[in-house]
Amino acid sequence: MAVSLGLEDVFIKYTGLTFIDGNAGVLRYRGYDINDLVQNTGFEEVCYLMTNGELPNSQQLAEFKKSVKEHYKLPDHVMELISDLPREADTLTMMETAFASLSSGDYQWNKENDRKQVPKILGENLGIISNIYRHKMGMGLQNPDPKYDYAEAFLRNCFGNADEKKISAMNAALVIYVDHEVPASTTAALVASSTLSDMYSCITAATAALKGPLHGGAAEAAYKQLLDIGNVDNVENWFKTNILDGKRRLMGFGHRVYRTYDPRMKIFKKLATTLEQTDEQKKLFEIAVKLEELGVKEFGGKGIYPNTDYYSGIVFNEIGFPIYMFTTLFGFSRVLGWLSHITEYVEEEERLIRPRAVYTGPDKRDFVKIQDRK
Ligand SMILES: CC(=O)SCCNC(=O)CCNC(=O)[C@H](O)C(C)(C)COP(=O)(O)OP(=O)(O)OC[C@H]1O[C@@H](n2cnc3c(N)ncnc32)[C@H](O)[C@@H]1OP(=O)(O)O
Ligand SMILES: O=C([O-])CC(=O)C(=O)O
Repeated sequence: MAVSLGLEDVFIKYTGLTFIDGNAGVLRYRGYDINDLVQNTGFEEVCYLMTNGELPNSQQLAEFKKSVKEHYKLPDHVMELISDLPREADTLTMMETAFASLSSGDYQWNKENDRKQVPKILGENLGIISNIYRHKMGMGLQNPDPKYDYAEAFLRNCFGNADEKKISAMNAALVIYVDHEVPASTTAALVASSTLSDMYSCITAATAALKGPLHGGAAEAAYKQLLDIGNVDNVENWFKTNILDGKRRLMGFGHRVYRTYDPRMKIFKKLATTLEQTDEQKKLFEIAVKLEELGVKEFGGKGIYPNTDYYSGIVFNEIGFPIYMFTTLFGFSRVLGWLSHITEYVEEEERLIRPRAVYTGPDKRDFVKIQDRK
């Protein structure tokens, strides 16, 4: 019996959401190329596209934004819960806890209602992630201001202000991370949804799977590599000692689907240079470029190239976020992708996800009572 370890090349659903050509480095949401979407749309527009199948006209977009803004205010119990969490807890654990606390446990899947939950959950998501940041920074918690659209309201709730370049970069990052077919986190959400669990619990399951360094956690790990290298003159020596001789994985490199450059990585790399860089950020960017060169030279032949998480940390840091927020910012956007996939799955092809395992343990054995065991 053949086992597909890591479910490699196993197709678990049909989808009209996201198309990836891993050999050509192409990514499309509902048929639209990621580059076109990043250049021409904002996060809410892409959320509408994913949720409803078509790009909105101006009136539809205004109504969608309004329905998200109505939910910027978090329920009091979630605010209290976030402020009671230990500040040293990691931000993804905080995200899991906050989403789990919103689950009433009695939600019934329903084709009509499911789509209506999306603006509500997006609004709550903004309150949750910005307040996780505020809590980590020791600031009092506060609800985002519904005067502003998503990316701007988020930055303002975190930093108290937001300039055009940063709002635009935040929007781009949100669009880039919206969806990626069925990675580990989305699969975790799908497994939970296939039991007819509720949407909030599915997000909690997905967030747990996003956390690890082989998936969303790579953004933090990739950035820490740059800090560890410290100077562009150390790149070659660090690469030889740690990656070639030390047999460590180059973080932010490699992907289950892409065998070439991840198209999102190219956008993040460009974004990193459009934002203002401090001397330290300039230095880290230079290190990243040199390391990318060595990594592609060494691993490109095996189809291992930089992925979306390679430069995203640099961009998030230039926007103003510390390392501990990077993966949570990925999740902040991906909540929409998780919701899109679970509603598509439950509404169109719901079937319990329950794979099998090939048993390799001992044959039947006689039971030995505890007093007779050696
Ligand atoms: C947003 C995202 O989630 S993108 C992914 C983010 N994760 C990372 O950046 C972490 C680093 N990358 C990795 O660990 C891997 O590339 C993964 C987990 C992303 C995908 O890996 P898989 O498809 O499971 O491939 P697998 O782990 O089997 O690796 C295949 C081969 O490539 C090598 N390889 C894969 N990634 C890397 C890497 N980053 N550095 C060095 N070698 C690598 C493996 O050592 C293995 O080599 P071998 O065949 O000689 O043993
Ligand atoms: O597709 C994957 O396995 C991981 C990834 O790039 C993502 O989730 O954005």
